[in-house]
Amino acid sequence: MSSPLPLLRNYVAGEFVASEKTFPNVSPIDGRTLSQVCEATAALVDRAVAAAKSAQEGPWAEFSVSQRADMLMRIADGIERRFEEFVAAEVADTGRPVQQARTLDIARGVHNFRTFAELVRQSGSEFFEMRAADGSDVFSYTVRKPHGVVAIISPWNLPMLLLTWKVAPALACGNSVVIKPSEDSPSSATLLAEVMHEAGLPAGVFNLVHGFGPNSAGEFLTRNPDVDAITFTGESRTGATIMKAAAEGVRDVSFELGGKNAAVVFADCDFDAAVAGVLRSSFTNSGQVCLCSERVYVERPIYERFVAAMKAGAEQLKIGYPDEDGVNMGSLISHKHRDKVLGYFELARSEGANEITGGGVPVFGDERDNGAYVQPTIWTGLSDDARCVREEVFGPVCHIAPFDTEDEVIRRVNDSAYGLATALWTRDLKRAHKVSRRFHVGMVWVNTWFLRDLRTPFGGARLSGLGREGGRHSLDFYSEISTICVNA
Ligand SMILES: NC(=O)c1ccc[n+]([C@@H]2O[C@H](COP(=O)([O-])OP(=O)(O)OC[C@H]3O[C@@H](n4cnc5c(N)ncnc54)[C@H](O)[C@@H]3O)[C@@H](O)[C@H]2O)c1
Ligand SMILES: N/C(=C\C=C\C=O)C(=O)O
Repeated sequence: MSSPLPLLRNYVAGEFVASEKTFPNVSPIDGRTLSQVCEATAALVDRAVAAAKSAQEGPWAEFSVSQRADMLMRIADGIERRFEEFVAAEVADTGRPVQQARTLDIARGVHNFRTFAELVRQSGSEFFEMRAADGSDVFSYTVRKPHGVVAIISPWNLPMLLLTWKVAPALACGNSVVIKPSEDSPSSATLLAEVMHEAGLPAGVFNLVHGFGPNSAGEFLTRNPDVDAITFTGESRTGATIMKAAAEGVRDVSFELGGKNAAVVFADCDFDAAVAGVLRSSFTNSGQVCLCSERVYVERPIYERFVAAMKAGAEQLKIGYPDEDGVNMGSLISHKHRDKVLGYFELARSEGANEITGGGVPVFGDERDNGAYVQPTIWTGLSDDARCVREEVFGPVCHIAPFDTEDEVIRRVNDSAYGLATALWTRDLKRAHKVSRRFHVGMVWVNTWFLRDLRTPFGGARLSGLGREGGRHSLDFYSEISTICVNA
């Protein structure tokens, strides 16, 4: 008799709450059911929002900025104490290499809380002096207050990193939160609720509801009129849907959405560094990072050499179990997502792509053949109008095209409905500064990729997002700022 599967519960008003209706959490490594997840009903979502709202009138409202910062440090310590449990949870849900979960996902979870603890502790406010017409002195200053209840809806690609990237500043600014993690990655969010409970966060300040989007916990949450602000990370079309829901009641929104990012490689680059960098930016997390490069433009003199080096690099990637020595690529998140990515592999062939490497599914000859693995794939030869060069695949794939001039490559990079990130490889830093500011994107990395200073604004242009988070931009989004003017 097999032991019952773990049950991942909701967390509402300081208690773990099961639901009658559950859904399976399926391993993308081998297709096994890992746990059953409690799907929150509309009534339970309403209870979570009500608990968050009343927590605004409770002990949490008495916390000073420094006490809130101390609480965030306790939460960071709590995650660190259970670090390996978080790693195991993230790896089980997503199939990613253990090493990545350790050094990126969970490490950033701890770092996010510590960063916003210090940012809020050091954050001052603004003060202005002026003289009125009657000669009296006028002092104006600002105060930051919480919005109240913040809904946080997060995706499955970097579950812990992206959830804590929002929870930390929201709590730092004194809000209560109701989080709705992706149905495809429920485990680390559930562990985070346990850490919040252990840290002694007052009941109702942090709430977790599991479920899906439309006609499930996600939609119930965004339509609840007592939600004061919504921060969402996910697909652009989902963002548009949520924006409509947020518009009823005119709530603040912050969106981190899709991308079709470019890497631009000039002939004067450090060639080996550029190859290693573009392999990282194309295949990290099996290409399931919103910042990944799915479009690569290479200056013509080094184009053939670069394609050959990328092919060799992609074919050296070790795809396998998360804990295998030297593994650098795991599965995709789900069979459903793998079918989407394989659909683009098929579409590329019909659009006339040269398939330099990959384009299919690795055969392991074991239980992993029941998982959601695909081969790292490189295309060339497609036109800029091809769907595979314009639409986000969100898998381990890139298209490499040659270019001849700066103006040409800038025009082609900007010819996109998205505007999230660009990675630029050149030794000529004068050119780097000049070219970087001409890309219509939220972020440009020069001779690196996904290197993050959390004090900087993060976000996208066009379909890639709305607003900026990071550093004081997060404190601004998660606060209601009042100006107080005193006629002395
Ligand atoms: N810009 C960024 O920083 C960033 C970061 C990570 C992922 N992304 C994007 O996210 C996408 C992949 O993530 P995904 O597949 O989880 O995205 P998704 O939009 O399908 O889902 C994201 C979250 O929204 C919820 N949701 C879906 N429909 C909803 C609705 N109508 N109302 C309320 N909630 C709803 C889902 O349950 C999930 O929790 C990619 O497009 C990627 O580019 C962007
Ligand atoms: N928001 C961040 C990363 C987003 C990654 C997208 O998949 C971050 O590094 O803070």
